[in-house]
Amino acid sequence: MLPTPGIPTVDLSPFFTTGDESGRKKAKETITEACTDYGFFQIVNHAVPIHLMNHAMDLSKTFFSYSDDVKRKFSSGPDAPLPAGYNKQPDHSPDKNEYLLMFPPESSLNVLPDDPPDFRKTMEEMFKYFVKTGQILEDIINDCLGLPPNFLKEYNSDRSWDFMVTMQYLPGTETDKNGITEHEDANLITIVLQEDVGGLEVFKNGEWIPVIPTKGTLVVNISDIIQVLSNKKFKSATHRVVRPVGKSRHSYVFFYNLQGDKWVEPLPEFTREAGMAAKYRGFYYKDYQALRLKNKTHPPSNPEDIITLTNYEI
Ligand SMILES: O=C(O)CCC(=O)C(=O)O
Ligand SMILES: [Fe+2]
Repeated sequence: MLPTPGIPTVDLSPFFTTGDESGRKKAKETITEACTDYGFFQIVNHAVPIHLMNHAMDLSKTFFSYSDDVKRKFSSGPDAPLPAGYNKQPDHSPDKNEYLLMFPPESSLNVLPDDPPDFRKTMEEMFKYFVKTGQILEDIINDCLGLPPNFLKEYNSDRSWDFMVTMQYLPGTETDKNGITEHEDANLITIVLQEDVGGLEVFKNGEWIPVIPTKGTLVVNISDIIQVLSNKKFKSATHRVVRPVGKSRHSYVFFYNLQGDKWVEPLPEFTREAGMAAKYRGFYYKDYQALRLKNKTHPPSNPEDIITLTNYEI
């Protein structure tokens, strides 16, 4: 299938070699434009091997085909900072999906299944490759924003807060297709691998655009922390999942994240030095992440009580 019209696809290969300065420049121009307007794009020639992505998708489908009793054996206790292992959205949630959440492979918080064989090892490999892609993207975004070299890398040097979810969405029906309600992600950068059936939609210039899955392509969403640091120069992508009618859907979503005790506020480059007022008040990331998680685990009955970045707007 051809890539979705209107959503730029960026070739990351110039960033894996030296010498292709014009390739890097072109990629950065495309990314800057996309992030300034709506905050998402697609990537090819990233770090994640295609055969690994295919294998990971097959194993995920097998795991989710098991009974709830089997899947629930891999759920974490209440102490984890995020619900590690297997979880299903509560019945009253408008989001109809179940997922397996993992922290970095070495984390003691992980509860990963040993069945199907190879699943755990494959998820760990996916995780490591996603980290690599995330680091390259972070470096590119650092340059696109005109920040001092390695600024974001040094600000965001603790990789223990990254997490990945493997998801299954139930088949949509004519009357209920919601998989994930429209939202922006709370972290720094999100990388999505979706199954061929599609379903991911992104909001661009006032329109919902379905992202057509293309072999080997990953979708990148700029998330809230970049929007705050850049004082809204780069936008956190608004997106949702619409469940395809009659077909279940699988995806891998990698959240390149930030250490909880980091203070987040618009950087001087985009406020004082640019003669602009700050658009957000500052916060500790762990407080924001906790509030955002509460939206999911204890959805407020009044949608206006859902916490998003707008609660921090000045
Ligand atoms: O499953 C997907 O394609 C995207 C999921 C998503 O947006 C999220 O988990 O925040
Ligand atoms: Fe999301």
